[in-house]
Amino acid sequence: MEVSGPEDDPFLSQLHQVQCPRVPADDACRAHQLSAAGPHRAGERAKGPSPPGAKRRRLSESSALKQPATPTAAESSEGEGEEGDDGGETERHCDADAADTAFGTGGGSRAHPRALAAEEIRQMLEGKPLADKMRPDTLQDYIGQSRAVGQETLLRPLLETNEIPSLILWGPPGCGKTTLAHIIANNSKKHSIRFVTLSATNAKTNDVRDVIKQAQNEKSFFKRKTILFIDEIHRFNKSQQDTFLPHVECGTLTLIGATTENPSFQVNAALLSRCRVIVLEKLPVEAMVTILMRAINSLGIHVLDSSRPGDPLSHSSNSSSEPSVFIEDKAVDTLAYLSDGDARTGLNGLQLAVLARLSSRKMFCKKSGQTYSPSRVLITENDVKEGLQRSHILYDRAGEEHYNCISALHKAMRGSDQNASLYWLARMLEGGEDPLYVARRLVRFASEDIGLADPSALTQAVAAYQGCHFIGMPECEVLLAQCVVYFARAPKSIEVYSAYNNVKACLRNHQGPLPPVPLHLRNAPTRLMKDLGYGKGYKYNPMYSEPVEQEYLPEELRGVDFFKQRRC
Ligand SMILES: Nc1ncnc2c1ncn2[C@@H]1O[C@H](COP(=O)(O)OP(=O)(O)OP(=O)(O)O)[C@@H](O)[C@H]1O
Repeated sequence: MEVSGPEDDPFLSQLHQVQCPRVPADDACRAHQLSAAGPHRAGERAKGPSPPGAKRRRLSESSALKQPATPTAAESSEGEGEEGDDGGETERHCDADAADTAFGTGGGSRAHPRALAAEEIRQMLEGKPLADKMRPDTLQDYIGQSRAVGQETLLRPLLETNEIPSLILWGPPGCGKTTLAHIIANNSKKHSIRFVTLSATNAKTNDVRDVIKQAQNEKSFFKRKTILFIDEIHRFNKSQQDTFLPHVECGTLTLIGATTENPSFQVNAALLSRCRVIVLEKLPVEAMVTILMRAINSLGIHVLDSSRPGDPLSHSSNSSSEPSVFIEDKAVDTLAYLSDGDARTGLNGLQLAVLARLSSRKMFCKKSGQTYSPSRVLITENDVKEGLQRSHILYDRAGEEHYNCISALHKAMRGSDQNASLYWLARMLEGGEDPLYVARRLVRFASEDIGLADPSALTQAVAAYQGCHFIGMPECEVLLAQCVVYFARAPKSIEVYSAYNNVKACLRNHQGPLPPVPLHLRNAPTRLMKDLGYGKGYKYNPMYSEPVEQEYLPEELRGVDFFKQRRC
């Protein structure tokens, strides 16, 4: 669903009206590659040491699941970041790479895949997180999000023809923002468009400038477009966002920003007006099941139908002498449900559950002195719950835990318990909570609970908020810790907060029309108003050396003290 975007336009009409900022043509710059110290590339892979040949051979035997990556020569030589950018190298295999090739196939159905041996599955799960390995390369494998990129949307044909406008992808964690950018990167490769990735958590302004310079050179010398993907764009400050604004405007760059934060507050208005905002939603349970099943099928794990009686492990025959792995169907459903629309959480929870179960099988064999393994392994609902807990630190950023923990933090500070305050803060931050969410609550706390007992608390809280905005996690955690301890130790007063609530209650409970503003308190900028008695009898306080007797409330509220009473 698109919630905003340039009127009528499609995106490119403004480009003709804007004079591009100039950067001297510089061949060295063109040759400049985004180095290790600089921006990351989309789909960059960790290169590990080559594994023993035997291991490689075992993995390559699962050829039915293989999907080789074949980048073009130009892409390989430039090294511009897409999946498979190192595909031309012959001796590059490592566990993760070899295992990668086994992923990406297999639909989301619960049909039984070819059974793989437990050891094979364990090897496939080692290395990169399962969520990364399962990242789809094509829109066909991109599940859910039909309101944003479905067949009926305006964006879909643009994505399919690679006419990509500047976009802000806004949605909760793990819903597919980076994945959509990755799919666009994949398509761009086919259309000779450069795709460069920066993460706002660690990119510096100079990195942005480098990307811009290179984009300008590519455009002027090779007529080649550049798409710049900025993950967590909300973490860029205003001046960083300003750096690329004119280049987006003149078409040197197509910007794709991803954010979990409301872009109306976190992205410069000028930049926002040049981008389409695509709202991605939490993945529904059915979509989660499809995504999990795609992984389960790719791993060659069997799903057991719990409605069928008998010993589930004796149902399936396995031609291999190696054991094979099964998962209860209700475990899949539970995982889909508990992941709360976050596919990364679901996939990584699945990975931990399978790995934990496979390792405990080995331990069992060692302890019992058996020289053989139990022939079958079953992943149960409890296993996935444990897997989820470990990968998610029992913290659900979007659900109840989010509100429970912030409430506990608020109450601990109110109760002046500095230890508990720090504990709840760390629980949230370690669980992946947005530091700005916590900082906003601290701003509120400063006035609600400390108030005029220490007015500088509000300054502290606003400073902590801004500091978090500037530097982001993990550096900003100590700012929040400092502020939380300051608040736990501070004197408390709810005087202003209660008085203001009394005023609100007074307004809400008022029967009939609200009393008029007394004439003497009204301003009288025109003769007519003066003639009507506006401002008449008003005593201008600075003119008096003694306290002035004057009423400031409406007549009917005379004598009310909101600081003493609960209701008027
Ligand atoms: N719509 C989807 N279809 C298929 N797989 C998905 C989808 N969304 C997410 N995934 C899976 O979940 C993983 C994490 O998703 P992704 O990195 O795109 O999330 P994100 O929205 O960018 O999250 P964050 O804000 O935390 O970076 C992907 O690697 C992919 O395996």
